Parts: sequence; C-alpha cells; structure tokens
Amino acid sequence: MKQYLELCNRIIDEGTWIENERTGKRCLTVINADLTYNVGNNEFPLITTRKSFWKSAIAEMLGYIRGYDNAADFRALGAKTWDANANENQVWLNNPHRKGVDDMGRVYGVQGRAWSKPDGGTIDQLKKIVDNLKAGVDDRGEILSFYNPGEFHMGCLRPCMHTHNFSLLGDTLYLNSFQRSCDVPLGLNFNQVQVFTLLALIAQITGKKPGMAYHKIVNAHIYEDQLALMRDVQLKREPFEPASLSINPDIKSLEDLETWVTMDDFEVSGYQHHEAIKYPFSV
Ligand SMILES: Nc1nc(=O)c2c([nH]1)NC[C@@H]1CN(c3ccc(C(=O)N[C@@H](CCC(=O)O)C(=O)O)cc3)CN21
Ligand SMILES: O=c1ccn([C@H]2C[C@H](O)[C@@H](COP(=O)(O)O)O2)c(=O)[nH]1
Repeated sequence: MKQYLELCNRIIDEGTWIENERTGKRCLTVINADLTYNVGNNEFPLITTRKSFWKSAIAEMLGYIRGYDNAADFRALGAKTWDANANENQVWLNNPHRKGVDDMGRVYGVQGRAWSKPDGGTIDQLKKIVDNLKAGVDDRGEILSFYNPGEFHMGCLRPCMHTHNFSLLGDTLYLNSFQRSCDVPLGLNFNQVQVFTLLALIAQITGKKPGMAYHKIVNAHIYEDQLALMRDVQLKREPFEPASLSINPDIKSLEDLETWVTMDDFEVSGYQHHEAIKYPFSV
C-alpha cells in the first residue's frame, strides 16, 4: 500500500503533462517505478484507500492464462474490464480483423498460449514454463511474453503488462513482471493483484514455494479527468492493514486453471477499505 501511495504522490509532485493521442487526453506522467510484493509472506497488495474489485482483477488474469480473446468470456468469469476496448473504440470497430461483437483479437493470452509461428502452428509459452518449473528446470528463459509487434494490427490494444519472467532458486519461485504503460488510479489496482496472484498460482501448480514478485512499470500516469479524485479524495485517506489471499489448494495443474476454476476458488480475508471511488475510464 505504501509503495502505491508513494507512486501516486510522486506523479502528482513530479509528473510531467503529456498529450496522449490515442485517448485524446492529457496524462500526468512519470517514468519508471519498481514495486515489489512478498508473495511468500502472503502480503496481498490490495488497495485499502478505496474499495478494490479484486475478483475482477483475478478473473482478468485467469482469462489471460486461458488465452481468451473475447470480452464475453471475461464477463463470464467475472471481469467486465474488456467490454469497452472490445466494443467502443472506433479504430478497433473499423479494423477488418475484428471478428464481431466482444472480439478483442490477438492480444494478451492469445499470444501467451498460441503465438503464431511463421512456418505454421503455434507456441504455448505458458505450458512450456509450467512443465519446466514442475520438473525443477529454469532455463533462464522462462518468459511469458504477450508483446507481439507483428500482430498489433490484429488486436484491440497492445498489452500493457507484456512480459512475465519466472525464475527458480532451489524450490522458491520468483517473478519479474514488466509493464510499459500504467493507468495508476484504475489499472494498477488490478495489476498489483494480478502480478501477486500469477506468482502464487504458478508456484502452487508447479509445487514450488512462492518468493518475491518484482513489478517494473515504465510509463506511470494519471489521466487529467482522474487527477482531482486521486489528489483530493483518495490520497486524503489513511490506509488500513493489508488483507490476505487464499487460493483453493485443490488447484494443482494448468488444466485445473483452464477447466473448472472460478472466482469461488479465491478468498480474501481481513479486507478493510474506504468507500469505492468511480474513476473515469479512457477507451
Ligand atoms: N484506460 C485504461 N486503463 C486501464 O487500466 C485499462 C485499459 N484502459 N484497457 C485495458 C484494461 C482494462 N482494465 C480495466 C478496465 C476497467 C476497470 C474498471 O472499471 N475498474 C473499476 C470497476 C471494476 C469492477 O466493477 O469490476 C474500479 O473501480 O476499479 C479496471 C481495469 C485495465 N486496462
Ligand atoms: O493491465 C492494464 C491494461 C491497461 N492499462 C492502461 C494503461 C493505459 O492507460 C491504457 C492503455 O493505453 P496505451 O495507449 O495502449 O498505453 O491502459 C493498465 O494500466 N493496465
């Protein structure tokens, strides 16, 4: 929580106003932030200075793990977060690659589970990582990359958290996650939960102990229409003690994650929070 508040304050104190062409809005922006989460100690990085919708965040991550390419599939899991990007952005609506309502195209998990090879067929990056880690192997390339410039024109948005790099030291699993662009009031609430939960889940299904997760953000911003709410409302509040996350121990494999897992398999205890804040969302 402290590192989140420090980043928000840093943007407000030291940020530079930058025009963003895609959304037509200005963003108060800083470059480079390094957040760390102690997953081994179950220090769940859930924001307490407003109500945070952690179930949507985990549902979104589960959808990426499954390789979903459709906002309706995300909704069925409990995340409405892709509705706008799939259905309200005119550039994507005009894109000949869009396959109809709710289609997101070749984004995120599609790249993670079915990266197209130039000579035909696809690569399942996540399965290779899980198989290696389960066997105690870290080939120093346990990398899940959603960033495929050759297919940007076939998706509704370039991935923001684009790379997750796993490492094994003995039987402890670590994660470095890289994010190129971060909407701090809205997206980061989710992204913190997602980095934490991704390490916890992959450690659980590979039989490893979770260690630290390191979350690198490059462009961290607050949109102009979010600034007053952040500065005058959220940052005026005192944070509460952190909550903790528990995950159904019956989740034991990638196939479990792909087939029967729902949001009922995740529980947060001790979540004390201030009331919700509705931040404007830029499509
Ligand atoms: N401008 C922008 N910011 C983002 O954070 C973002 C995108 N676009 N596009 C792709 C995904 C979608 N993400 C989203 C989308 C919506 C919410 C959102 O509306 N959150 C609300 C309500 C959540 C709920 O009810 O489940 C919140 O208060 O956190 C959060 C993240 C994160 N990403
Ligand atoms: O997981 C996510 C996904 C998206 N965002 C934010 C970051 C930006 O505000 C927009 C994406 O816009 P670009 O013009 O493609 O950078 O979405 C996020 O914070 N977290």
